Amino acid sequence: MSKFINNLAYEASAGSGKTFMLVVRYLSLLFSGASASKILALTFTNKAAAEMQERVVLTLEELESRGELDVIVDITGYSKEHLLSERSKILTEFLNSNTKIMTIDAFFTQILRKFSLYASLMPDFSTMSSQHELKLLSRFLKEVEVSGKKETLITLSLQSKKRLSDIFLLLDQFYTKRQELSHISFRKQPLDEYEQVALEAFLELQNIVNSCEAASSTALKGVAGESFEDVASKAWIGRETMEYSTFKKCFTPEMDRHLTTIQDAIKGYNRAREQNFFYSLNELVDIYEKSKKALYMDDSELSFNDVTVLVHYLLKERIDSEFLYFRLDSQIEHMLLDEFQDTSIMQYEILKPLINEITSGKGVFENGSFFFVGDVKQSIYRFRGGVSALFGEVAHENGTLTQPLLTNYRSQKEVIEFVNRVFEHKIKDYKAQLVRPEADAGYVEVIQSDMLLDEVLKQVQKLLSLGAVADEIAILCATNGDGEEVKLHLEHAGLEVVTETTTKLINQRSIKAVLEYLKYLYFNEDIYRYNFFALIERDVEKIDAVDFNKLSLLDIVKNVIKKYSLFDSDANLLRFLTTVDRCKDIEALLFEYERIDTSAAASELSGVRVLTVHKSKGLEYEHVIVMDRLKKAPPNKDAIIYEYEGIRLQNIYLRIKGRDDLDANYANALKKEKKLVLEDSLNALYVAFTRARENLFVIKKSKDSTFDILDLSVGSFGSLKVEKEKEQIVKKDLNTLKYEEEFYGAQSDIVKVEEEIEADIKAQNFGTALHFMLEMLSEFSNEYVSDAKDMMLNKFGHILEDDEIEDIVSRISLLVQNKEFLDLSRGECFKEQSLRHNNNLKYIDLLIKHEDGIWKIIDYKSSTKYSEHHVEQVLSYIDAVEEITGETAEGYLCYLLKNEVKIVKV
Ligand SMILES: Nc1ncnc2c1ncn2[C@@H]1O[C@H](COP(=O)(O)OP(=O)(O)OP(=O)(O)O)[C@@H](O)[C@H]1O
Repeated sequence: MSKFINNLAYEASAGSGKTFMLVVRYLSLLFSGASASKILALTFTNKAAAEMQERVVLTLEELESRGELDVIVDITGYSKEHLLSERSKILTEFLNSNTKIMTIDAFFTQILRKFSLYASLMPDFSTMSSQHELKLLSRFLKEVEVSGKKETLITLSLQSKKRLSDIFLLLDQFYTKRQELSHISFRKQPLDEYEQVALEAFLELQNIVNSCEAASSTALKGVAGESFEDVASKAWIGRETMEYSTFKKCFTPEMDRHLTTIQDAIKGYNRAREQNFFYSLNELVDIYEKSKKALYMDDSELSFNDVTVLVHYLLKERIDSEFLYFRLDSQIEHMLLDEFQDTSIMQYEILKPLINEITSGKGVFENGSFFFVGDVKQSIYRFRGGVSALFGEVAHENGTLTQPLLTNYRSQKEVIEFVNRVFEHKIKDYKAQLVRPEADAGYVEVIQSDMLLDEVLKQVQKLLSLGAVADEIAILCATNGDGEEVKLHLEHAGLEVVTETTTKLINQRSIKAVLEYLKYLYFNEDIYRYNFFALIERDVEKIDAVDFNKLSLLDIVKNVIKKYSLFDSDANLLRFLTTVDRCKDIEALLFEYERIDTSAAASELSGVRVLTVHKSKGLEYEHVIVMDRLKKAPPNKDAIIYEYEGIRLQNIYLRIKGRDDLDANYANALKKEKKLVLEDSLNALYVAFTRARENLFVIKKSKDSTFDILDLSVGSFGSLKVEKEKEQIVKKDLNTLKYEEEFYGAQSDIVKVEEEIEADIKAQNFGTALHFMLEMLSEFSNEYVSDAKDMMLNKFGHILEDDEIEDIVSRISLLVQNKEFLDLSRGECFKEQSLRHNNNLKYIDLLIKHEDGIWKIIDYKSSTKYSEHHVEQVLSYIDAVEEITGETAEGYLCYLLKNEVKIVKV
């Protein structure tokens, strides 16, 4: 019987299986007959969207051995056998359908495209994570000048003691929150009245003290001064009474009356100043918005923030939501939301009508479903407009059943218990997580050191020496800057490091190949065609022209992947497809691809991971080192304090030093904000600590430590062990292959690069033809050489020079006479044998089941140029063959050189 709950949320701690359940939910829907194109699954980052897509595929591929299977059985009520028999059909359908697993930003972009004309935009606009900042700045400054608001800008900058770039941030915040602020209005107010009142009362006070004979010098100094600024800076301003030590001897009740007058005047003055500030800011936001619009009309390029603001505006002002969802709803019946705690109010308001429709269960939504997961403890995007209170509100509003997930499936006992102990009394309503019985190990160590970088290196080296795999060690730091320093430090010690930049999608080989292919289609320059085939390691062929007006960019890319069988479980290509989908046309892709910030699939990279805590959300690693800040944290200097009541923006305040002494409302807002800032820091540390599966190291400084709020004491729990990894995944070492990528340099660079590539292409063709002829050789004997030569000429004759042909034939003739080789090949021979191993497809030039019972693997090479790489390659073949056959295998590199055959045992 099906246990599927239509309207369900999981509010659960880190590692308790929220993402797991999201995938289970998605698959349960597919198995229950929902079409993938009607399931909208929204995540926050491209990475998360890509990973979810990959997890769906991987789970289906390996369903019989996956933990998800039992849960799907439980939820759908289908038997295991049924699910397994359906799985390949479901997988095929999934891969061929227009799936809607995407970021919330991508979803809003789709909406905006449909209604772009309502926003006076062309539907083919493109999106980037941020607009061209410099362009925007210069446009804005021009507009400010034209509209005569330069003074306003300068005053604003002076008043808030902010630089232009900071004012720009404020403008952007205000622009984003405009709708939320619409119930608050600002009035311009004169300040001098308040100044005068305060000054008069101050002078009275001064008189009293000055004429008091018993006044001490401190008392006299305490009332010295003649300007409003002097008054406002007095230390006693915030006191309840003047009757305290300094003025005690002169005190009269009249003094307190003056004090109250001064306090009220300064409070009024601050409020007036605040009003003026917001009034000016508002005026500038109009100009900011105008410049933004002008710019995105010109460039047809919007930031994600612009998209959200526009869609929100359209829904509020221009189109009713029924019409909007009428145009979308035929395609969406099920909604799944990940990391819900980070949804902003504006994002939720856009989704709300659709969620309401789905949960009401009417019309097309009769079979619809709604599902979201999140963890309020992991809400760390308050600064971006995420309000954690939203989680409860939404569940309440939509009558969603909210369930916890109590067991931690990620970490070992010591890690879970450490996290429980540390956060139990720090995070409100913290519920200790349960440990699953088999997770009875783990290690946690809190280390104090003021040589943070050295300590990190030491721990990494210790883990590596115990046999840890570098890819499974993550160093989490506070800022990108700290990350860069860690990277340099580790690299200096000879370690391989993966950071955000190395993980850029466009730096991956398969993506480079597709880009070269597209460049060829676009520029029609042969060099790109040669590059493409070199990168995919195939012989050069003709590429048919494509009509860009008839085929979408996405289809062109899909076609090339299919035609040349590039997919081969390459998670990067899946990611690339999502990225391509966001580009409006080929120009947008080819000329702007350097700005694409999608990251590559982690599984395709190798090295110690260094990343910020914020970037680590949702990820997990065997070993985690959480490092203190290298520098002292800067104090919070946000000029504006936003005060929320639940999910409603109640009020905003201008931060003014000392204002909390005089203004209770402001003091209250400040207190609330401080609490939120503290919560943010706690949450960030919670995220960091919960990334570890086995071993967790916390490295703290002796002073000004980020970890001070946790009251950690130095010590260790459990015993440090490194589980021997079953086997390292052998990767095609894509990054070590030399490849020139810079085609947009100076003219002379281009010529140089072309020459180099030409040489490489020649070598490549030569090698391919040689391999082909070897493959065509029916037996390793002289009499078959001539037939094989003919076949090779049919295929490669047109691209080879005569001397190259002669060279190939002569090398092969030498081989078939080589005694060592002939001895090795005695047995059953399999040529160009393909093996699928650890999700990698491998081609073995020659695999022999030798007469002596041992598998011999032979890899032909025409030069010794990349020999280190060759050895690695053959080692990975040996592993694969041994694992698959369960028998012993040996590997050989067979160099077919110009005048000799050299055989090297690996
Ligand atoms: N029911 C389950 N059975 C087996 N393994 C599970 C189960 N639930 C989760 N896992 C595994 O536990 C780990 C943590 O799960 P997952 O990433 O889904 O947690 P999460 O709640 O999303 O965590 P976070 O909030 O930190 O992102 C994953 O490796 C996942 O495969």
